[in-house]
Amino acid sequence: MPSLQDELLPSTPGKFKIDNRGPHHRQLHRCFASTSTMFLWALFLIALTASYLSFQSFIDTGNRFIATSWGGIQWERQVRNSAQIHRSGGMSVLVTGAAGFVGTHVSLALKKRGDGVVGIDNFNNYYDPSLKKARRGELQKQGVFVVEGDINDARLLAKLFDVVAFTHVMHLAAQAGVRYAMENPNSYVHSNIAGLVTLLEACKSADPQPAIVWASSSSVYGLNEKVPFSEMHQTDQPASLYAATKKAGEEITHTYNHIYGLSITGLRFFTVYGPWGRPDMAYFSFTRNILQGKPITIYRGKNRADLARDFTYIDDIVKGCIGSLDTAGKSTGSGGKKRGPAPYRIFNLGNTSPVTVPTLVRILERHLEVKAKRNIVEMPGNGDVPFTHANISLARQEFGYKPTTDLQTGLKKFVKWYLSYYGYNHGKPVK
Ligand SMILES: O=C(O)[C@H]1O[C@H](OP(=O)(O)OP(=O)(O)OC[C@H]2O[C@@H](n3ccc(=O)[nH]c3=O)[C@H](O)[C@@H]2O)[C@H](O)[C@@H](O)[C@H]1O
Repeated sequence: MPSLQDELLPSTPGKFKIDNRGPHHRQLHRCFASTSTMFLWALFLIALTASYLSFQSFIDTGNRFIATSWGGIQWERQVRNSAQIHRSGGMSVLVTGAAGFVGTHVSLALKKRGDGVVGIDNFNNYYDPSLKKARRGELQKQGVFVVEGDINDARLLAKLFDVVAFTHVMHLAAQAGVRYAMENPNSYVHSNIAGLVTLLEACKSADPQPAIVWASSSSVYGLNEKVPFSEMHQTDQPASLYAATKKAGEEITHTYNHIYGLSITGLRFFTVYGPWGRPDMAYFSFTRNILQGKPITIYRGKNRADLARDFTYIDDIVKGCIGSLDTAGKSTGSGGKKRGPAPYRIFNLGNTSPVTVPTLVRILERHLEVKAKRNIVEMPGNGDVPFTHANISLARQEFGYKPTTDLQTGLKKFVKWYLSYYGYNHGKPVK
């Protein structure tokens, strides 16, 4: 049976010695014991804080290291050189998503005619980054410097505007792909919403403010059934999260135009294809599978209707981008304040002649001289729309946009590039 004394004392054997020297002594001992416990606890907390702080500083150092992947005298020199204008009346353009498909082609075209171009790209792995690096190689050869960084990095953007007074921003960085939005919705919010706002904030604060031309998408027409799609049509029924983020981008850019006087041009691209294209797109992945002898999946719409797209060749899109840059009026704000109204424009950049997906496959078969193994399935509810068809009269009127490459000719050029880049590994794994 434990004595009362035992009950009054802590039960852990060995922790405290039983003290029989009277209550006063016991109290003192207890007081001393709790002080030493507190002391031990204090020591423990100090050690914990110290290790936390040193861990923080390790992380900070890491961040500093990441941050220093840009910046410095040499880096600034490269940025300045790349931005240098070599023609009278030329522009200096910051191209976001410069190592992307459209970004590379637009950057090269601008550089070729003597404009200054600086690229920025985060080289993410949505598709094979080695293709992006190869595109960067092409850009480097022509003197276009591509900064490796994310448009969500406000400090990097501020630095770029600090180093160069860009006259224009060609904003092409985005999370593309209609169906991938179901797999990774956050990536669309990160790039197409948060990234866009970070970029607009940087442009708003820049002095002088640049004019902005950016990539919206034909997908904003969503479930619209009036054809051909006109900029006057309503675009409030997106069929995918991708489309919804592009539509949101149109609204967001409108507010920056309205509040801060930024000159904005949104381009609704219609299924752009061509050399150096995106491996996630149908024409590209079909080519790879056909060459490897693998089956391709062809979606079919309601009542067995073929899906159709207004496939638009990259060179036509580049002309549309440059036409937009050339005709973009100036931004009017400074110091983050609007000084007057600035242009807000939206244009369709399509081809005006939709082609069905089975026809696309037949053209590829002809160019590749290989028969495709077709797997025809009902279009899953994955954000796809049954058809797209652009009315381009607004772009034609504004800057003479006139696409000249039909799908047959454009795919021939794509296949030629594909075979030269990946090789003709007939039936075998291709890079
Ligand atoms: O204009 C745009 O704004 C968008 O264009 C592009 O989207 P889409 O028009 O959907 O092109 P893409 O994927 O090549 O599918 C083409 C067709 O093949 C069908 N398709 C596709 C894949 C497949 O395995 N099978 C199939 O039948 C498919 O159902 C479709 O009918 C860009 O990817 C997008 O980022 C955005 O820029």
